[in-house]
Amino acid sequence: MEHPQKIIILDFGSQYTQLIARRIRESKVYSEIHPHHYDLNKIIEERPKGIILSGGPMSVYDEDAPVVDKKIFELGIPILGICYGMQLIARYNGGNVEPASNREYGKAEINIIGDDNLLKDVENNSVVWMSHGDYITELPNDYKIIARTENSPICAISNPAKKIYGLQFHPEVVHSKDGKKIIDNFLFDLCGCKPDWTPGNFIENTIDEVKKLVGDKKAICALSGGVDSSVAAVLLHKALGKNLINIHVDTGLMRKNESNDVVKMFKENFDIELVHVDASELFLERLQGVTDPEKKRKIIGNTFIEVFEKEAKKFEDAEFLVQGTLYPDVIESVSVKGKSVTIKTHHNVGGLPERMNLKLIEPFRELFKDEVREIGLKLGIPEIFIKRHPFPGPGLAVRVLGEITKERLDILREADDIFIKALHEDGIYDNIWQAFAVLLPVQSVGVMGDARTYENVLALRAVTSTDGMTADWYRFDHRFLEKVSNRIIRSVKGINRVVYDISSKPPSTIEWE
Ligand SMILES: Nc1ncnc2c1ncn2[C@@H]1O[C@H](COP(=O)(O)OP(=O)(O)OP(=O)(O)O)[C@@H](O)[C@H]1O
Ligand SMILES: O=c1[nH]c(=O)c2[nH+]cn([C@@H]3O[C@H](COP(=O)(O)O)[C@@H](O)[C@H]3O)c2[nH]1
Ligand SMILES: NC(=O)CC[C@H](N)C(=O)O
Ligand SMILES: [Mg+2]
Repeated sequence: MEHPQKIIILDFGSQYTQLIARRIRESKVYSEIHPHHYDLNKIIEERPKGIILSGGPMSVYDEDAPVVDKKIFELGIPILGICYGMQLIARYNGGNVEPASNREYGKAEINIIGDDNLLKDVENNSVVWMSHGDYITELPNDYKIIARTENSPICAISNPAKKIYGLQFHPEVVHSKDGKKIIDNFLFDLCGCKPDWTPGNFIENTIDEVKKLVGDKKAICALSGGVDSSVAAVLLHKALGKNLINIHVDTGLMRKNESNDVVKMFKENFDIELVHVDASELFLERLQGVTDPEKKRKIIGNTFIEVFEKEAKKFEDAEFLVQGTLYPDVIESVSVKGKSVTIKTHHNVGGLPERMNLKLIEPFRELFKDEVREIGLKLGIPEIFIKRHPFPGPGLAVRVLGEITKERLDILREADDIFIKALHEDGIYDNIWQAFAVLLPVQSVGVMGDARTYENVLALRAVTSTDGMTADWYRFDHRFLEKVSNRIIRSVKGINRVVYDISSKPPSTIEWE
């Protein structure tokens, strides 16, 4: 694509590559992601204002590690290497990278050494987000250290003459407090970009494109009642009117009363066609005896499509399927441009069958949740839809760890309902990005009314996040945890112990499976 001013991001398979693009988009600068082996001649032709080398799961000293043409360092174009990208800069320019004895995940504080444009206005001891197991043991010639952390003596490097920079941490994730500032310093001070790119009107463009694509055929919209599909349904309704048929599937894996509430909420708020399909028996039958998380997701993805295809046959000319798939669903499920590893198969992406009769429309495939929320608000969708916590398509199937039975689902539904109601009661629901309960395949001994019990353990999870890519556990008041724990153990038969999950993402994920 022709563009006078752009940043090229070379992808080495990081989970965060699209986040880098997004941060740049927020600063109104145009950027493109390309695989790490993108032709050097094309880069020379396209004359980007700067190049970013992303992170990646491999180690630069691995035999089949993804590489970049070494001449890239001689083009005179400013370069920023992030994590794996910085380690590549070191290795290619005469430095050394080795496995660290202490892997570093999550928060660290940076100590800035000396002046440098890249870290201009960054507070000393500012929190940065780490995710690495290797570190630079020897600095290349002509490079200097511009920041260190307790575990990473070489945490940020620069070669000011060549305008080549490296960061061991991830400035693109929101948990790096001054990350945006660092990216802006790179864009504006070091690359000389101007903030003049606006992404156009997403809503209008999408309406036009969808009208052209669908013509006078019909589209089925998979409507969970969650944020993404609700916004997709309202947006596509503007394009297709009565030719959009929304289908909500009760998978039997929904939360307490969820399907009925969603259908009611939709009918009350929008003049939109909505079909409610109860497929709970089919889903539970298919999942019987399955314990492997990836198998569960694939079965659910396939069963969803089977249900949609069957419903679509009832409507003449229904040729398209609309889903509220977001970028994190895509990046965590499939390898997009570089070599990223599959973390989990999101039911609506990697979980889809290979042969599908319906053609997919996924308007938010490149966006993040908060961007979709903004579009939803612009479309005038009420806040009760927009502010809902995300709920994954596979639903409680990935929260009943191990085998799924109706009985275990019911235990979890009751406990989850108590937890979520308490969040509303205390007015803290909106401070949390996502909260839920998980039923563990573990039993523990308890004592109730002088008798021994041997029952299930339930874990509570609540996280803060803006995009689901990184997350931190929510700090509850102890009295709140006490209240919820007491209520659950007292009133939900089958649970005699409640624990609270205090893991961040990374290294954990938000869901347990
Ligand atoms: N019960 C369901 N009925 C119909 N479609 C569903 C159902 N569950 C999930 N889907 C489809 O799968 C997509 C992905 O699910 P996901 O949970 O990521 O998004 P969402 O439910 O729309 O929003 P949120 O993330 O806020 O829950 C949905 O956008 C929707 O198209
Ligand atoms: O629609 C979905 N289908 C899935 O298969 C799926 N798996 C995880 N999630 C949701 O994605 C966000 C990130 O979750 P993880 O940190 O567990 O990967 C969290 O919000 C999860 O709830 C899913 N959503
Ligand atoms: N996030 C990354 O880029 C990690 C780079 C490399 N795999 C390491 O562990 O250090
Ligand atoms: Mg959902």
